[in-house]
Amino acid sequence: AGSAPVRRDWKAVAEEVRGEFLWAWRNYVEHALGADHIKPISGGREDFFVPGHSVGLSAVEAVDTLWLMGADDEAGQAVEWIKNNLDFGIDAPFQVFETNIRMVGGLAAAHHCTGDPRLLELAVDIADRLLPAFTASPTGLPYRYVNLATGAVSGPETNIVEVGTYVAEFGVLSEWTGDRRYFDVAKQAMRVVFDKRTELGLLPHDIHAETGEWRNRTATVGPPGDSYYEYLWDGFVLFGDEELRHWYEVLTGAILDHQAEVHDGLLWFPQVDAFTGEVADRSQSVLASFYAGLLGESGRVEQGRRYHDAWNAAQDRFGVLPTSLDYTSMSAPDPSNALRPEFADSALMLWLATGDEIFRERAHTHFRNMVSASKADYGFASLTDVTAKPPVQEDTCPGYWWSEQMKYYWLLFSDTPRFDYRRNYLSTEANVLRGAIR
Ligand SMILES: O=C1NC[C@H](CO)[C@@H](O)[C@@H]1O
Ligand SMILES: [Ca+2]
Repeated sequence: AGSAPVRRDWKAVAEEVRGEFLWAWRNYVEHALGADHIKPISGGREDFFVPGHSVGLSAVEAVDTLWLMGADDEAGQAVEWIKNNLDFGIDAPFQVFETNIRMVGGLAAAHHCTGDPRLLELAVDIADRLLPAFTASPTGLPYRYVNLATGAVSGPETNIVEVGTYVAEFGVLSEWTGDRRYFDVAKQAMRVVFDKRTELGLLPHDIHAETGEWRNRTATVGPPGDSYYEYLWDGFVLFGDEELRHWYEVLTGAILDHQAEVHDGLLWFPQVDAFTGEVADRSQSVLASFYAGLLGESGRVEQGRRYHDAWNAAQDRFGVLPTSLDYTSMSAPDPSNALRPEFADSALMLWLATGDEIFRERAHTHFRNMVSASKADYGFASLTDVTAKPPVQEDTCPGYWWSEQMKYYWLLFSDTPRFDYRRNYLSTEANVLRGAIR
């Protein structure tokens, strides 16, 4: 008989995840509190949005993760810093998409978990400063940048991710405040994109906010296409919006008809020409691996499982997934990895959808390999070359590390009583906007 499946002590693994996270948090507090990023090799500080204007990004991203881990003192430290220091009256252009998923989402999740009303006020404050990007646009497609102090907008050359990834964060603000403006501008931008789909039902990814014209021909489930599709489904899950679900079903049907390809028995999603369906290129961004989870949670479990199987073959090959993969040769055109969380994201989504232990095992490997490759003196480091022995570290830790993979591992392994495993919602930045149990 084959060997019995490993009955792993998941709670012990969860405690390791928590231990690593709190170790990293204590280093951030000691060396870089208030900085957007800690520099994990040197212990230095780094700005993310605008040089010279850190807004405490890593602290904002960490609050809900700390809270879900039951680390109430540490969550209190983060909230204390935010309430005493965070001020968005900054005379500089901020990227609307990144500010939304990280700051609006992070503050909204912190409010959802802790109940602190000041955190909701701050989420509304920053969302109000982003609104001019939508209202100043002749098409309703938001500009890429807005000056948080003056409301001046810039950057009409945009893409479907940066015009279409707002409805989750903006929608809960509308739900929690009663002000429909946020949901309405977020959904309207998604409608404009959907109405421009090609005859094949596919979407190119680059678009002009002032003319509404497509600026490229290829369609992708990776960046900058990915979270547009994700948020169509999410708008249905969160708010029961049947129109968003219809748009999701139409586009997903076209993607599965035209963008799916089996190579060496593995399912991949190459970039294709949105007007002809012709395969344009077979590289896969590691960010596209989130799509396995989206397929799984939206009723396409078989395809989701098969796409995760493909990425798991790549994880078996590389240990830590490279930023981009050429699946025809299983080579890494870009061997870096900026601590990308998507493989763990889809492992959690597929585990929630199927209960299949294989997804916990895969996320466990992802965690182990991240610790062995990225742990540095003061935190966890991005990598410039996952194929080197040992991998080459870079002196930076992205804000999403504090919100994403460590939370995915914790939720997968801990069975925490602070999370409703049946009715919940995590944003594309893993911000918990539904399902916190206080
Ligand atoms: O949606 C996103 N895209 C890029 C980051 C993670 O790779 C993160 O900000 C988020 O998950
Ligand atoms: Ca994401």
